Amino acid sequence: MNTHSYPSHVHLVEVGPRDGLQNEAQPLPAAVKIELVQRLQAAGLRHIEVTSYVSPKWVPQMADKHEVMRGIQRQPGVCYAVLTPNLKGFEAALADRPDEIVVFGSASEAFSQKNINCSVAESIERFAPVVAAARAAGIFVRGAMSCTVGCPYEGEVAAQQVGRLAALMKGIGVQHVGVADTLGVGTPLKVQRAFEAALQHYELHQVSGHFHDTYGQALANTLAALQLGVAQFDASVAGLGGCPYARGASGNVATEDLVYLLHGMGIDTGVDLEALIDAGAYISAALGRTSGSRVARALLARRAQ
Ligand SMILES: CC(C)(COP(=O)([O-])OP(=O)([O-])OC[C@H]1O[C@@H](n2cnc3c(N)ncnc32)[C@H](O)[C@@H]1OP(=O)([O-])[O-])[C@@H](O)C(=O)NCCC(=O)NCCSC(=O)C[C@@](C)(O)CC(=O)[O-]
Repeated sequence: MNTHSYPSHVHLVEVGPRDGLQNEAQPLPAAVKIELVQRLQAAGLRHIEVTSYVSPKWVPQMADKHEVMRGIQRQPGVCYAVLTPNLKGFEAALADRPDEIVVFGSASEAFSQKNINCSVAESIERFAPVVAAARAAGIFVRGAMSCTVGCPYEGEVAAQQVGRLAALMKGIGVQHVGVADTLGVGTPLKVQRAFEAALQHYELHQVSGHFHDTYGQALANTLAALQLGVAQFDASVAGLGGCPYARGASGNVATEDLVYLLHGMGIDTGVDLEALIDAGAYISAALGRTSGSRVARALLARRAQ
């Protein structure tokens, strides 16, 4: 007997062009990134994290941010999101007219230091003027909360640390928070506890999940979040991704795998799975590797028969 009532629609945030490509050793031309975004939006994705306005010394893979943002043929109804860690990043992003900016903090102190070179409290001080400026400009502000179940430097992360960060984000006007399992070490009940901590400060429609699949738990963790009523998730086409400051973590849950799960449960996403598989095949070929999506591999093998 099914005792859970699942949402009828899930909103997907495609993070492949940003999270997916920020960790690639081999530089990809901006034209390939632009083509990827075009293919993702053609597949029905309505929310795409395109790039980051971070220091090119820290993340050289995102140095072509202006070229990529300016090269996309925008479709009405698609939200183009970008990461902005500080005012310098936000001001640089403004010229490229993002629909949403993402400030990114960490539930663990050590990861905050490694990733953005400041403590959690200092990060909030940096984000506050960014949030105020974005909201004044009518740009939606999402907050990514890294390391909500585990940290590469500190190990297990307590739910209270997630609650603390969510409260700080709420306090400066962040409108939505993403509960991220940066390392991909989480399991369903731990993930639910992290969400419950975030939900003490945000409403259900203001939280989303971001799961890396290092230990193969991302779909199970998605199901656990769905059972709490969470209806927005990040995913990365072909399972690309990883954070340069979370060594050993694999890519995000593959968008193809997530769409297959959701459609199989009767949950609408608005995404055309076949077109998404083609977008995944395109970027996998550009990177010279097999897709990290099991669903894509299975469906491509079936097509080839
Ligand atoms: C945050 C900073 C910039 C602080 O870096 P910092 O070195 O502490 O910054 P600073 O203010 O001392 O400035 C130092 C230099 O950086 C420049 N600078 C300063 N800010 C910017 C900027 N915005 N854009 C471009 N340049 C910038 C600044 O102008 C200066 O240049 P210099 O005078 O030496 O030539 C740095 O640590 C950084 O860029 N970190 C990148 C972190 C990152 O992109 N991580 C990956 C994304 S987060 C993620 O993947 C996790 C997520 C979201 O997916 C969820 C999850 O899974 O957990």
